[in-house]
Amino acid sequence: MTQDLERKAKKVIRKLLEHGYEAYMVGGCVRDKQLNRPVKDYDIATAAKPEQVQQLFQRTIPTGLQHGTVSVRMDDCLFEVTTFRTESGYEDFRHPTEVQFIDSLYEDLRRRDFTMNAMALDIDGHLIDPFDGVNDMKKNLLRCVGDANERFQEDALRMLRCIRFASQYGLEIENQTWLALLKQAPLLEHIAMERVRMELERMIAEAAPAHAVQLLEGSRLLDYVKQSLRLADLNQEKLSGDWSTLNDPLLKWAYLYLSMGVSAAETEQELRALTFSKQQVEQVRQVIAAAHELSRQLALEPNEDGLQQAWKLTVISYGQESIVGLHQILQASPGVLTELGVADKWSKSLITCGLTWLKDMPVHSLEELDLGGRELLARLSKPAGPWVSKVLAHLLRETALKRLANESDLLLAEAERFYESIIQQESGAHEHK
Ligand SMILES: Nc1ccn([C@@H]2O[C@H](COP(=O)(O)OP(=O)(O)OP(=O)(O)O)[C@@H](O)[C@H]2O)c(=O)n1
Repeated sequence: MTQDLERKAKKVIRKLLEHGYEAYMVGGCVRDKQLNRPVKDYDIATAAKPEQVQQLFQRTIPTGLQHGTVSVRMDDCLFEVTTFRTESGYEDFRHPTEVQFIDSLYEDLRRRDFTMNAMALDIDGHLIDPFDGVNDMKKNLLRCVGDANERFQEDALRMLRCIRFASQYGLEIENQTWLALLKQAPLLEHIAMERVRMELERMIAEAAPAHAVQLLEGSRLLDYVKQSLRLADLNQEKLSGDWSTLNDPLLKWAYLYLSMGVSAAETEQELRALTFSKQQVEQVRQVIAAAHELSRQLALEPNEDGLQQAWKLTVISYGQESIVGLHQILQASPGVLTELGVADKWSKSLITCGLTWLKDMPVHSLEELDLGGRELLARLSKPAGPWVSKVLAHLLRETALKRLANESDLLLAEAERFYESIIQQESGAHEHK
């Protein structure tokens, strides 16, 4: 797949060369090839101006003409072809505020972020590495090209990229680069939260998120982003267990907020500020709300039976997906609920028995009840009202806890009894008034 992609990228380069324009593979693809890592996409830098690229290729998309980028479709693949450029002032590396096209590959590479990202490959596979990127990679060093202060001033997001690359590739940040990062950190306030989120998402999703957290904590970068974040308080020492093994990245996010004891509502607010999608926010929020519910229920009856009951009640309130997620988090980090007041011995029992208890439940949600709302209304022949959902919630609870069999006739009898008690309670409350 990668080879095929590379072959097509070379076709693009060859065509540019045939028409007299210098062209190279640049950026992440060169770095990843040197490291024998899979290459996701091949970016091409060329001396051809955007309109010349457009003339040369049949199928192009003007991705960012003013910044010199044209996407070229070669066979079934898209390649970003960018004219050599220098820039002053960046909103984004891809969207610098002022662009000056130039003739030299060297000048183009000179303005890139890190030495390992400032290399190029020509069509014959010769490496152009003017800033010693390969050497730095051999030494496991992440270093800015030239003056690190200038590189971070050009685009403050590069500071988060620095942490992301260091954790993703297991690199040490070179001293001058680190000092510049500490100095320029306040510039992060100019960066859109969406871009911040994209970097954080990648840091957390990667295999070594603990390293990223350690660097975030050490640099205090998150103190400076546009909106204040609880995430800035992440404390490495509190993150116990091997949470990097959680396979769903969103569970890693839930884990982080749980470990800080942040409420579901506050987490929701923060993830929204970070521009996560509604669906992502909801998935994380549910897991956190489930954990809080579990701890609240357990506090009412803090013994083995109470634990099992609390677990099952949490299932019916927050669904199986959330509880399975919570179970995975517990497995990865058994101490994660300490901030919520759940003692370690209960967490251990949940890790051992949680999934068995889940399987053991005859019903997990209203859909599994042998009596639906419509049937309940028809068979009780009472006028519809808020009592319907109260009765159904009661039936679900009783069947989930195995105090009632999931059979429609039995459910109906219990529904009738419970309905009467609601009515009595309501009329009692009425008389009281
Ligand atoms: N703020 C930025 C962003 C990007 N780049 C340059 O643009 C290249 C491509 O950027 P991007 O596609 O964002 O990242 P990759 O380096 O390809 O790595 P990854 O895909 O893993 O993010 C980088 O290698 C780097 O040379 C930069 O100098 N400064």
